Amino acid sequence: MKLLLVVAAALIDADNRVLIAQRPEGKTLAGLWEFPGGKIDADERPEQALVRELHEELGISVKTACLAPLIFASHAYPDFHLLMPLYVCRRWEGHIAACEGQTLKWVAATKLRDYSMPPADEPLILALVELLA
Ligand SMILES: Nc1nc2c([nH]c(=O)n2[C@H]2C[C@H](O)[C@@H](COP(=O)(O)OP(=O)(O)OP(=O)(O)O)O2)c(=O)[nH]1
Ligand SMILES: [Mg+2]
Repeated sequence: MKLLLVVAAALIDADNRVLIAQRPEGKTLAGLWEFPGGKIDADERPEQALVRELHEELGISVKTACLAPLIFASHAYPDFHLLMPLYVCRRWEGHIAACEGQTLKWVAATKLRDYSMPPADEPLILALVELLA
């Protein structure tokens, strides 16, 4: 069993909405909506990896001190096991842009269920609904 370590962020705006991104064609789970983030490189700390991913995918600068752990996903996919901490982030620098051609959407936590997300994300949605209720 291959363990895949991924980090993800729930960016929250002033209206308590959460940012989700639609995975582009050609990637695994294409078309599904996800929390921005990605795989942790071998030499990286998780928070460092997330800062890098948020810069690559959204063009924003985030300080590790502004990443608060909320919950993690532990999910068995057919070919790997995903372990994915989800951090909450309310503070960043720069303007959010779709740097990788992905579609971005700000959504109220209670509306996240209207968007198809990977099965690993199900428990994360619940945690966000409770956090932002
Ligand atoms: N970013 C993210 N990945 C998720 C979520 N839910 C979920 O099952 N995943 C899975 C899908 C992928 O198998 C893996 C993330 O890998 P990825 O391909 O997006 O990683 P990456 O951003 O580093 O992209 P790449 O450079 O490898 O193309 O985690 C989620 O909410 N956000
Ligand atoms: Mg990614």
